[in-house]
Amino acid sequence: MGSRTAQILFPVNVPGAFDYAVPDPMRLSRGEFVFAPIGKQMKLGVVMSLGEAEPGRALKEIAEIKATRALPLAMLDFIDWVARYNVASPGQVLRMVLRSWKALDPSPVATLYEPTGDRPLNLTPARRAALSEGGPFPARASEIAARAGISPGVVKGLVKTGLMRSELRPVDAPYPVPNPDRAGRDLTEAQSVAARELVTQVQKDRFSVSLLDGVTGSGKTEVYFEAVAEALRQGRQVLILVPEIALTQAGLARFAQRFGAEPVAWHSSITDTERRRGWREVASGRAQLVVGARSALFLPFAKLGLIVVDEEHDTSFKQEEGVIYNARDMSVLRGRLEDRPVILASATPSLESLHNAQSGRYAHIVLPERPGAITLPDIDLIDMKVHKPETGAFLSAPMVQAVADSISRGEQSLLYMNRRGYAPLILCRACGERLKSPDTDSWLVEHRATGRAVCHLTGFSMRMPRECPKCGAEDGLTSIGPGVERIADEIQTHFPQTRVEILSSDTTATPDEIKARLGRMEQGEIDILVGTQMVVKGHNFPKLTFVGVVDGDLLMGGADPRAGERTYQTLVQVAGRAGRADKAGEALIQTHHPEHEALQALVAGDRDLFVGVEMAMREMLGLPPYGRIAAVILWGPDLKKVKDLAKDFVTKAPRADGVEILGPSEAPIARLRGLYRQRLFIRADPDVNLSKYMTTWRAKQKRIPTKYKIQIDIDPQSFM
Ligand SMILES: Nc1ncnc2c1ncn2[C@@H]1O[C@H](COP(=O)(O)OP(=O)(O)OP(=O)(O)O)[C@@H](O)[C@H]1O
Ligand SMILES: [Zn+2]
Repeated sequence: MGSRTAQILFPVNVPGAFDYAVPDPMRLSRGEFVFAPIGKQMKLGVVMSLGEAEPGRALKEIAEIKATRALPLAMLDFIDWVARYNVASPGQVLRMVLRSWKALDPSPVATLYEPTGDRPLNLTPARRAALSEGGPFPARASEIAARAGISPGVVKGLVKTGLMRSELRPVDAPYPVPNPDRAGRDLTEAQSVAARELVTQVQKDRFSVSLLDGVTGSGKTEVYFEAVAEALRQGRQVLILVPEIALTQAGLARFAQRFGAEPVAWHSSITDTERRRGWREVASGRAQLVVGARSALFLPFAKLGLIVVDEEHDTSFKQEEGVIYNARDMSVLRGRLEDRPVILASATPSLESLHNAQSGRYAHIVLPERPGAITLPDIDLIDMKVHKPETGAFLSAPMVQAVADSISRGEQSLLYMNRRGYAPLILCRACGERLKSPDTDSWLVEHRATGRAVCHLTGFSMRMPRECPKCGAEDGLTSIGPGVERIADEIQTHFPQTRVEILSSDTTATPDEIKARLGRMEQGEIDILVGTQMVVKGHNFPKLTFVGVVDGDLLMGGADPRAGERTYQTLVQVAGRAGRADKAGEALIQTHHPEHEALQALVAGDRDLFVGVEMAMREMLGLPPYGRIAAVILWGPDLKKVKDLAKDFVTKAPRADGVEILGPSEAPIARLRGLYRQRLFIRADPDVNLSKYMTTWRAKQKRIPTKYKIQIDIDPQSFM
């Protein structure tokens, strides 16, 4: 037998795994973590595969196996596939998997305290506080002390008197076990049918995709809970992906209520401690229920049973930096590799998913109405060419009247305006200068609440200047167009006595403030909520009956072939917040283009009409789902050199039938943080393996100057 080798992948951005010799008598398996020399360093990597050494080839040796749980084999395949599909390096994908090195080691231990249960009558106030307010137990003395407002010495004193005991224990506690057999809501007949179909898919114990296609407020969550329960009963783990914004306390509380246990919540802003705890518990198979944003898809589940992607149409499932991937599509891939079912849920499914459902690749499960007597809101258009607001105002008379009506009924209104801040443009009346972000093609946005001018692209901000930075004219700067703050001001002047609040993902609003605002809205303590995209997602406000869309045209146009689809989805979702409880809802949309097909379909409540027209257009143009698309973005500090690089890159495109290349051309954001940007658009017939094509193409561009970058985006969602 020849000597053995192992292919080790390190979590770094290099093209692939490296070969190492396996020293005798080391025994290795795929998925194990090992230390191996790379340059002068010893680095931790993963064994992707094993093989026989070619004679005469000198290889460095693996130094040591790390004593920890190996990555599951399906996870290794997943890393490979994600890298290949998205034309990324597998090392970069591995880095997304290994979000916490500490998770590879057992939980740290600490001396934890808990009451013994004895409770004598004559306690000092400090001791009583420690026992009654120091929990949840077991906890560190310092934690108990902080919660009870006492000194840690008191806790230790309680141990001496036998009222508390202490023990060396793991700090990262296991998660509570969800109970699938707690009763959910009583389902309607239509809901039960849908739930049974999903449960059957779970029982089949193999890969399938189901599209749960139900109108807003139809109870999709309640329905997929039944499938979740079934997978939990099988003793397997469940992953539920939701848009980051839906991971609020209220959103998570629904899972806790249904299954009697807090799920693992996984998103970008969890603490390092929660990250290592979550990762370790998921890897061990002990944590059964995970609710997370897109990155949760890269957790190393030991026995995955089901993946649910809620609001599957949502653009936040697409990651636009580092490894560019779409978590919805990668969920389907992961389901296939694990051979387990996937559920995609939405009131406004993407055309890709609808196409897959219509062609029979996905099971199509439809909920056509809301439960009980609750109806979908009526939707009407306001033609802004007819109902012109006064100069400097943005709300038409019918819109203001509808808000007035809702106030007089004691109900709530929501005004949707997808622009943060006060005004999207700051202009100098003296010289015409527009305030721009430094080194970036983006206007600064006035935020009146904080008195700052902010770049929404880079986060740059400065104090709102008094004089024009170009000509020096004083008080010449004027704000053009509306943002949420301005709309809130305008509606407040119409109704000075009402409680108006703004909900937007602002740099100034902390997650706690946002949660508090959502809570006030739910409790009916706000009369009019003015909000951005943030208000669209999955919220339930029982007293909300009127929804007004300030600018129904904002989402249309531009280079994005899905602009019509997005407009339609957003408007259906926004309108769908109205009338979800016992009162009927109404929505009004201000527009300059009432004849637009997306708006007409919306008013008619005829999704099939919209989908039919849109699908026919996509088919004619060979766009998804009738073709594949990709984008290339070339970045660099010198305009001419970026252009040259782009031209050179285009000449290297492999010849292939059914592939069209458009560009290069200047990107809509032509400069970002000092780097110039050029774009290419690639369209291919459905039978072309576009990932493979792009990989071959990219490999032909051997050399690119340092500080220059070629970024490949498979199935782009952003066209900026
Ligand atoms: N059978 C039922 N009986 C009573 N209430 C129900 C029933 N089904 C759903 N509901 C309630 O209706 C509301 C909407 O349900 P849910 O959030 O599951 O809908 P959804 O389809 O996910 O909505 P959306 O897509 O608009 O976010 C919730 O408050 C839910 O508790
Ligand atoms: Zn000026």
